[in-house]
Amino acid sequence: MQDSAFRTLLRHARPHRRGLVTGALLAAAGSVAGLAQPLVAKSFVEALAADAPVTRQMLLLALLIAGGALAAALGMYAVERSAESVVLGARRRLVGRLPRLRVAELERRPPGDLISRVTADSTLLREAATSNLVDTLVGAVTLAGMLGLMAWLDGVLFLAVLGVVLAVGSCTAVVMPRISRAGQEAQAALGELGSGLERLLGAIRTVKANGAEHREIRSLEQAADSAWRSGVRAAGWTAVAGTSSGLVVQLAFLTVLGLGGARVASGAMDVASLIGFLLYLFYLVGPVAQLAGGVGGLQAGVAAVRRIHEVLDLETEEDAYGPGRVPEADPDAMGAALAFDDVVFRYREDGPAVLDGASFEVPSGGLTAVVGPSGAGKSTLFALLERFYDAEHGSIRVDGHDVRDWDPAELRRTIGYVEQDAPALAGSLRDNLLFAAPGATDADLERVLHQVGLRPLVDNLPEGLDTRVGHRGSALSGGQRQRVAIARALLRRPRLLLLDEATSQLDALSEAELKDVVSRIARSTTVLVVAHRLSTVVGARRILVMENGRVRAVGSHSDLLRDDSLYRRLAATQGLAPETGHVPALVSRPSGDRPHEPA
Ligand SMILES: Nc1ncnc2c1ncn2[C@@H]1O[C@H](COP(=O)(O)OP(=O)(O)OP(=O)(O)O)[C@@H](O)[C@H]1O
Repeated sequence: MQDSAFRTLLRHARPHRRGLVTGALLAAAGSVAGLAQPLVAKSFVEALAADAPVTRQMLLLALLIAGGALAAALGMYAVERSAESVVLGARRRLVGRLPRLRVAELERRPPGDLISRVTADSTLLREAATSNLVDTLVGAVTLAGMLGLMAWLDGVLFLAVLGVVLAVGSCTAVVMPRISRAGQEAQAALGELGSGLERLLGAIRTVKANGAEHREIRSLEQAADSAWRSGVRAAGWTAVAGTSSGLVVQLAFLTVLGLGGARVASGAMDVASLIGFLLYLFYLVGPVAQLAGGVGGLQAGVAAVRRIHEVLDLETEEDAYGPGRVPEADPDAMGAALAFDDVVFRYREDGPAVLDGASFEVPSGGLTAVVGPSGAGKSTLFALLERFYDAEHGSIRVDGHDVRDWDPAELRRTIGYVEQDAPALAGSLRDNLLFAAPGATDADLERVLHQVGLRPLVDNLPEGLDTRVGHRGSALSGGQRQRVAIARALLRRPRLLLLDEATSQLDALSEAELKDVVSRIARSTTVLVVAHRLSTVVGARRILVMENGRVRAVGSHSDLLRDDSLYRRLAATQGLAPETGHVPALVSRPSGDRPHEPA
């Protein structure tokens, strides 16, 4: 795992290797220019002393200072640019993948944690995939070179030094995974902090109304504390690893002094070789510290890369579903037909069957309503039609083709879907309407605004369609949000319109108006409405009664009042006077829409 995470980290750096190598070479050129300066300065002083011309030395010195500074600056810029590019690459891959993941995968993870992977974890790649990587490689190569030279100078002393390096190195190897683990825990705690914040800010009114601020603050503090604890643990292990680099050189010095002194005394080695060996040891400090720092930094990067790839490695809808087909629509049909055949579905493999043999057919065109007790599985029918999930058994057909054979994008283009909560997105009213159909014309916009009765609202807004609707549409009322959602769905000119509780937040007058709208739409499109209020659907051509994940009865309002006990109970609780079959005037059928026949 450690190994493959490291290889993955390298994969992030690979596309930017040119920038990294250029940066490293420029930095090296800057150092060489710095090293050459004392030599030129020496020659400058010598020339002055000899009363000789110094123009050449001055020019050379100026060139070395300016050129060295420029090379160092460019080198730093190239490495930093590559570092930013590594972060950009990871973020682009994450944001390019997240919206394409399957709904079930996304629902399994708190949004705050996903956000933290895109923002915080990707930042950790910055140093790891660039400077830490360069330090590790340069440190390792230099160390190997120096050890080689030492072996050439004196084999016995070399073996002693190698023993010390390996002993301390293996202790450090034990510490490194702990740094990585602590880093991963710190990042996970940050993810929890993000999720907590998202929960708090997403429901700030509920939190305040329930006086839960202090409890929420405590749980956020716990996540912050947990990140701190893991961070401190990582710092502790990093300090141990860092100290080991000093330790390796000190121990090696003592060993070489003792053993080398003895070898010189016995005549097995001359003093010059011992001095040379000690000098190499002195220079060993740099590469060993560089290697230890680089490897320590890489551990934090490995932890981040693991968290990033936990998301990147998830299956997208394209991976899972494949391209699919684009079935030919029947040009004469008034909308898409659909059929559920013995569909079984559960949200979790070990959970209850939410749909348990659901079967029904809806022919092209007209209004079909789905009613039933809460939790019967009504909204789940829509989720499966949109292919947010796949059924475990049975088939779901749209226009005669199994939804699993459809190209998912084409399937969703065919369907207009208004969710239960009808969320609006932050932005202007126009952005919200054009969200699903960016190419819609002003005339299209006008048409749907009139259709859903939003024109008067827009006329009263100071900035009209350019009015901002706030986070999740908080500047709109619940009913207005629903109308916006319906208008948005209609702009796509769907062949199948799914309205989930579409009128639950409307007042009686608006509800009656919208009922007219829906009836009109149902003349040219198949419309499926999930409704709690039977008053909104008594005029539907057919009503499906759902209970415990099955469709238990199908018929018109009057058929069902006569034949289905559950429907009768639902109707009775809503004052639809089943004994008399009386329907209140407010919910009378829109003119021209006859319940039993195609409109
Ligand atoms: N995303 C989900 N993950 C897990 N379980 C879910 C999910 N969505 C719904 N359920 C469960 O599936 C069952 C059916 O839910 P569904 O929303 O389809 O019912 P419904 O008939 O539309 O109810 P309501 O009328 O209250 O909206 C419920 O028990 C619900 O808890």
